[in-house]
Amino acid sequence: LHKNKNNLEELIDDISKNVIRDMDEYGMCVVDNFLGTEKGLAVLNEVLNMYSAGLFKDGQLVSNKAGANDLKTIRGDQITWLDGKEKQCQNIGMLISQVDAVIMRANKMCNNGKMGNYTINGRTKAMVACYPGHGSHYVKHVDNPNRDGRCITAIYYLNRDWDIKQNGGLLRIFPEGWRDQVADIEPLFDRILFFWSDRRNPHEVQPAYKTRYAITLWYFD
Ligand SMILES: O=C(O)CNC(=O)c1n[nH]c2ccccc2c1=O
Ligand SMILES: [Fe+2]
Repeated sequence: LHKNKNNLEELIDDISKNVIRDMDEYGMCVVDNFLGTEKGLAVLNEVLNMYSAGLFKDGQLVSNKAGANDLKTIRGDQITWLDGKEKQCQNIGMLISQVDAVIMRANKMCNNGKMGNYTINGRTKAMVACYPGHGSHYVKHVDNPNRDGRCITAIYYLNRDWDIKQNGGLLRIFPEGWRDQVADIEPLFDRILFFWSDRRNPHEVQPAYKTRYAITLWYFD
């Protein structure tokens, strides 16, 4: 019996189908216009308010070889962790529940009830990250190199009018087995990216020259 799903369920089903297909085929999946402009802006405003309230921890210091000897240290990413139930964060909370809905639906939809042979059963809190520009970047790394349980990385981007040539901040993924092919993902507003968190997807954030915001969730199996 095909109950008439409402259009949100329809949308979640549609996105989940794409996620399953692309994760199986490429180990990653990009979805644009994830929340729609209005809700996306509501999430962005909450993040901007938190940032101006100074809630972000000082970014880790990374050395930046300005020259051979003079090591210039620059601020890397600045982060804060949220569970989305905090007051002033109800839109971030809504984003989190939408991502949960897609992941849980995808989990149910794929044939043996497992996406990539994982049975997702939890996730981290949301990590809100800001790259403050001036060349802040993140060196090539694997999110989960040593089986800490995280299997899917979900990154929601908040950057309006982002011009990759001027502003940098490209996410470059070096998928295992793609030889010298890379996946270049621009951190565009209302875009969400999913990828396997393990050694299949080494990636880097290239130097950003404008303040760059993203919200990351890691799903456990
Ligand atoms: O923003 C992006 O496009 C990708 N971002 C990352 O890969 C990334 N990965 N791992 C982290 C751990 C701690 C703090 C920030 C990060 C971080 O931005
Ligand atoms: Fe990462």
